Formats: sequence, structure tokens, C-alpha cells
Amino acid sequence: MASVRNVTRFWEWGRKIICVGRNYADHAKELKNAVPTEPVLFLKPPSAYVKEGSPILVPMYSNNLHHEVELGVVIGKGGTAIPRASAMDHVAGYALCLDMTARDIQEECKSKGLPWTLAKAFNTSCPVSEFVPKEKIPDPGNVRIWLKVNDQLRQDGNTSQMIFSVPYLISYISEIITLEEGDLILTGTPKGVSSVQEYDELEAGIEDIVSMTFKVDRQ
Ligand SMILES: O=C([O-])CC(=O)C(=O)O
Ligand SMILES: [Mg+2]
Repeated sequence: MASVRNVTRFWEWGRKIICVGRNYADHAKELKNAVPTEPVLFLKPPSAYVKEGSPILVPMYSNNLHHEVELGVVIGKGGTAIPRASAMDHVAGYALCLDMTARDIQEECKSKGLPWTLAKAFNTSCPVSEFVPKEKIPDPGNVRIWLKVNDQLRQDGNTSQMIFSVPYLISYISEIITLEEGDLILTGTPKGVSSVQEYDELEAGIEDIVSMTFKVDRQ
């Protein structure tokens, strides 16, 4: 019998991971980047997914792996050029996500004008929580997201600080890249990004709605 795919296991679908960068002014400033007037987009491949129970691996070529805690939006209904007014009808739910970033490599890419693939798209660069049904987050524009490293709070932001809202992002992205069921949008990180090392333990959450824990290991 053909298996019925369930979007609550979106990480198994092999669909796109579309990431928004510099969507919080305080994070853009901490990395000395200009606050954008249009969303900054990049992609991760589905091979970047990692679930609790498996470690986050530091790529062999990096000595400065950073955590970025982000609200993830799981697409439930695809579309192209989705109007902002109906954008939320395309959301199935949410996930807590980490946009793991080889910051040293990203800086090198930036200075050479090269794409960020090596810095952002490596295996295990997208740890994700369990699926969070849409009803559990009535307003994705007002939830607290936080991250601790070895029990120390490093990031503590609220999605109300986003420059571009979830409906705006869905509409903007879908003009350029058709969204499909099972796609994931990472909506950017608030300030407080910092290095992680082998053996560190990362714990992150969306308020007390969902939390997750990951260990860091060397490749
Ligand atoms: O690497 C960066 O700082 C851009 C980014 O992903 C973010 O702001 O979430
Ligand atoms: Mg990010």
C-alpha cells in the first residue's frame, strides 16, 4: 500500500529549506551588517536536517560554528505569488530550528563575494524540533524564542522584533520560489549568536510550547 506522507514529519519529505537572514535589526547590527530593506534569502538542502538524538557536527573546515535560534514555518499548502492576506492559510504549523553557521567561512565568503553554501548548508546545519501544530502559536509575530549553551542563556528574543512578518515572507518568497507542502521557512535569528564547541549542549525553545536539546560533536 502506498504510504501516506504526513507533514508533521516534514523533515522526511526532502523539500526545500528557505532561510531568511538579517530579519532582526539587533542581530544585523551585532554582525555589523546593514539592516535590510528587502528580505535576504538563502537555501539549505534537506540533507541539513538533524533531529534530537543525533549530534550537530562541526564541519572539518570550520573553527567557529555559531548557533542561530529561529522560528521555522512549515508549509501545508503550496503556491506561487501567494497574497499576503491569505498567506497564513498556507501554514501547517511551526518548528523550532537552528541555523547552524560556520561564521569564519561565512566571513571569508562575504569578503570574497562568494555564496554562503559552505557556511550554511553542510550536513546537520539545520537541527529541528518536533512539529508544532498551527493552533499552538496563534500569533507567530509574538512568541519568545530562546537558546542556552551548557545551561547559560545566550539568545532570548521575541518574533515581534522581526523586520518582515511571517505573512510578508510567505508572499515575498512565493513570488520567487514556488512553495510546496513540506517546505520549511527559517525566519531569521535575534541577537546573541555565539560559538559552540565539541561536547557543548544546546537547549532551545519556543516559550514553553516546545523545546529541544542537541549535543555538538566533531565531524
Ligand atoms: O548569518 C546571518 O547572520 C544571517 C542569518 O542567517 C540570520 O540573520 O538569521
Ligand atoms: Mg539565520
